[in-house]
Amino acid sequence: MSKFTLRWGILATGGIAESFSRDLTVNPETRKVKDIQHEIVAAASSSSADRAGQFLKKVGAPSSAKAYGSYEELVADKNVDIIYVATPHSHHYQNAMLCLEAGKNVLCEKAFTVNAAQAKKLVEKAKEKNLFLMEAVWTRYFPLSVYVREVITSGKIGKVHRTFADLSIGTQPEDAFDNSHRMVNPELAGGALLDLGIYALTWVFQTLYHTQPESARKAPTVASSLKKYPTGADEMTTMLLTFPRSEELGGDAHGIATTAFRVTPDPDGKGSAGPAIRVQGDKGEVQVFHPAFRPTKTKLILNDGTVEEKEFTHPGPGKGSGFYNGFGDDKNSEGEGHGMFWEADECAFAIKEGRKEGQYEGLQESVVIMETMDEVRKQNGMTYPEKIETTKYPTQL
Ligand SMILES: NC(=O)C1=CN([C@@H]2O[C@H](COP(=O)(O)OP(=O)(O)OC[C@H]3O[C@@H](n4cnc5c(N)ncnc54)[C@H](OP(=O)(O)O)[C@@H]3O)[C@@H](O)[C@H]2O)C=CC1
Ligand SMILES: O=C1OC[C@@H](O)[C@H](O)[C@H]1O
Repeated sequence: MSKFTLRWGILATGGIAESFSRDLTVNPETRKVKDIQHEIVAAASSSSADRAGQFLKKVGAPSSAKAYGSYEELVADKNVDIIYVATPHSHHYQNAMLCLEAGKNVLCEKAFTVNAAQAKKLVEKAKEKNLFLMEAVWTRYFPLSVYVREVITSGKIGKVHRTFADLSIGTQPEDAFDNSHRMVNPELAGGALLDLGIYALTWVFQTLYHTQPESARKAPTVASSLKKYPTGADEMTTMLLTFPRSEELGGDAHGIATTAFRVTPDPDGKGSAGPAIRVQGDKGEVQVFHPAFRPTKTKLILNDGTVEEKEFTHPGPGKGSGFYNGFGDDKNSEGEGHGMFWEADECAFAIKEGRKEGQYEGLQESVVIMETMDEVRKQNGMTYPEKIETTKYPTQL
């Protein structure tokens, strides 16, 4: 049987573009995926075609892959089926719209956009053009996340009432980032909330919202506190979300999502401080260990005394770029991929089957999460420059 090949164009050549592209070169059979495969057919850099060419060599793309010196040239390439948008959050709206306008399917890095209004416009455009669009929340597609959601939907831990989720990175921002770095620079929609908090929210939403029957999913109310960094972006944010639910489904559920630069839920790097995520039901809880974006360990603890620990691997032949933490600390782990291939596989299966969104986080859920972050920013007076908040397309950034 011939395999379905999804032909990728990579938009931008930074850190995550490299990790993702390396994962595309990992044979899907190493993760027991047989019917689809990925091919990198082009990459574009806004700096130069030369940079795009070097990038393609570095990630092991086929020698036939085209190198472009502008994003406009990439979206015009007829051999490209889908574009992976890997620019800073500030640029996602403009770049994803460029792809959709040109008739390309899109996988767009998190945070999807700067605000919900931009996300809604992208969704409208994808619908109008009948294109696939997905926010690249890779964590949702991990076998570990599938397992945790199954623990919940199977009723193993009973009715779920509360989730705690933390993605904090235990780094001194003054040492790690200069003020122009995308992690702290408001011009690039920097700050802990959009970059890291989105993972804490991912765990709260995928356990308290996504696991509910679709008709019962209701947007949460939000209370929050945010601490600003001198650049005006946030360095620590905590959110208390209340998900309205019928009594039959257990009544209201609480999600506590938190993120910070300076502290970490894993100070010794060995998990001694306990889990970063706790999903609590009336028959027990399932725990997930740091880091929330790429966890590999879970622990199920039931009221009847059952304790089950599980380890998850990210299989690959040693080509993966390992633990990319978004600011240059790239520990290459032999025998492992990074784990971004599962979201890529989802894109291939969806396009093969004619689906227009991801199955583990649809566009409506991405929009609700953006609305949640909008509300947190509004409650705490955190705004970004108008040119990156606008829905006006095109806008020169
Ligand atoms: N899923 C995950 O695990 C991770 C996701 N991310 C997400 O990926 C996105 C990119 O992050 P990361 O790869 O770390 O960022 P980098 O700074 O390493 O790369 C961003 C790339 O975007 C392009 N770019 C275009 N305009 C600008 C601009 N004005 N300033 C900076 N870069 C620009 C550049 O590529 P070029 O010159 O080739 O055009 C640049 O190399 C973010 O949205 C982030 O949230 C980041 C880390 C991990
Ligand atoms: O998506 C991400 O995951 C890992 C983080 O350290 C990084 O900053 C972020 O962008």
